[in-house]
Amino acid sequence: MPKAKEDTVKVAVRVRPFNQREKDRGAKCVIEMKGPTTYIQNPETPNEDPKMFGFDYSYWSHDGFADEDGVLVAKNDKYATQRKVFDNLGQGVLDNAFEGYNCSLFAYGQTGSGKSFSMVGYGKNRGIVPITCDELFQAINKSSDGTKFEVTFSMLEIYNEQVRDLLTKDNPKGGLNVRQNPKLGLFYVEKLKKVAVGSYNEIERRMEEGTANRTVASTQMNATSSRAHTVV
Ligand SMILES: Nc1ncnc2c1ncn2[C@@H]1O[C@H](COP(=O)(O)OP(=O)(O)OP(=O)(O)O)[C@@H](O)[C@H]1O
Repeated sequence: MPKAKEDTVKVAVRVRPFNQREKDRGAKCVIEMKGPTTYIQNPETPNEDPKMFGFDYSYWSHDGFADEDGVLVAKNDKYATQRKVFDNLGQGVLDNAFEGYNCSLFAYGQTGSGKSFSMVGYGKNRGIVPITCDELFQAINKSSDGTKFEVTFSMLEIYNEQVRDLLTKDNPKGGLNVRQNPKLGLFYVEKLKKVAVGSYNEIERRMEEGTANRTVASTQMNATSSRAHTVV
């Protein structure tokens, strides 16, 4: 039976820097963060108290950073780096996975809000998934008690309500089926390709392969507005 842990859902929010469009419009930041609490001030009612929201973590990445050769580094304690986000969220997932628990990371937000940056990252600013994979193999390589590990990789996207395998160019019309194992209760995607990976670099290569097969990547030139969600 898959193990379950109680009280293990962690919720974090992160504020990204303004993009060029927001800067050009003279956008004003209405978010403040203190510790794990996020405050939102309605600019139309500046005399009212801001709305307060409690999370496990509130990450301020809006300002307070410098770009050092492509890496965003903190100029003050308030700024949350990619490493800080991994230490708080990714490390626990990795630890629980080693203990045999099933773990998931899920990013939610409107387009351009920073999901990919936090989860996967761009360039040298690696996000939670690559750092987790890297640390996973470091831990495996350090293990000396004879434990055997098997690491497999799958990547899919849900696009227009259909599940597509991103490790193949041959998806069936109508997409793959999502099934539930009647004994274990686990949900799985039938016929989803699972490949064995032996190092972080292999995962990186597979992720690149999967990303190239994304519907959004291949339809960007048609300026599609449809959304796709990728699961690694
Ligand atoms: N914490 C951050 N620090 C610096 N830049 C960021 C941060 N988060 C996001 N960005 C930048 O904002 C832009 C949009 O982020 P990203 O692509 O991650 O959004 P998204 O939510 O994944 O969008 P979509 O749903 O359209 O795929 C990118 O240029 C990214 O580099």
